[in-house]
Amino acid sequence: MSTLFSVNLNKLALIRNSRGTDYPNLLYFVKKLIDLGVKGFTVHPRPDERHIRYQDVYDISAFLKDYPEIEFNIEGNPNEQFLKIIREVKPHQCTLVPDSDDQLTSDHGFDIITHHEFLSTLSKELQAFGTRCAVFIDPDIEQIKAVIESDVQTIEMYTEEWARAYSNGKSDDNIDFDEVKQRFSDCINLANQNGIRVNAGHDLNLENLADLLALSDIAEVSIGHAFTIESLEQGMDNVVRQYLAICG
Ligand SMILES: CC(=O)[C@@H](O)[C@H](O)COP(=O)(O)O
Ligand SMILES: NCC(=O)COP(=O)(O)O
Repeated sequence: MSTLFSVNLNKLALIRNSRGTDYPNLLYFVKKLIDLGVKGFTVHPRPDERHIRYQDVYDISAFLKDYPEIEFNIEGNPNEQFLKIIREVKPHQCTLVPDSDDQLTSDHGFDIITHHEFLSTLSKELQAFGTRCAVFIDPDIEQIKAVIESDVQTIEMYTEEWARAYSNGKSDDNIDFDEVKQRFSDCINLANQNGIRVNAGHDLNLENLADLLALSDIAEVSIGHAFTIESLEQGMDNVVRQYLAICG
């Protein structure tokens, strides 16, 4: 199974916002990345608009109308402001992430057990107008079991623990990489066996991605932080080519 490589544009927007101009222009990079073969984009507008601004969401959505084959994935905490945009833009995919406004970055998934009704209802609403609804969750088998009992049909596996174990597990005695690997494999396989689409994201990079995809079927990965740094190091064309090859 091939995996959709979705480029998260947050960090390009962060660089843009640091000078108060429109350089780098996000749509320039969206077009450049499409020409390089990228088939998906992810943005995570946060209430403080530290990187992706709400206007960027509308601008990118309008630009991608000419590219119906390109997936647009909008991530965020499902507060009323966020949901207003989703209901207007109706992207291919919306990923619900339980971040508080002041979080440095995303650092936990939803507790499907506690928020079963809310997430099921919202998932059905979005799917009814054609937006695939993914829910950001931790690699916890009990959460997967709760997803199976809910109306949530797509999850995004939070992969920070994978990335940390992959980079430190071989040297850090406090991290049991084999346990992490088995848990991720069990979670992804149980979801797949029950018809749940599995996306993945957070801290994925050129080093740790292939072994994650080897565990089981992952439909989509969204990568932004490492992608931006790797592009500075190796050139964006070269990095995109490597990610597309890993994703198959
Ligand atoms: C949900 C997730 O893990 C990332 O998609 C998130 O978008 C990262 O946000 P920052 O780019 O603000 O760290
Ligand atoms: N959902 C993960 C994402 O979009 C990007 O996360 P990261 O690669 O910036 O850590």
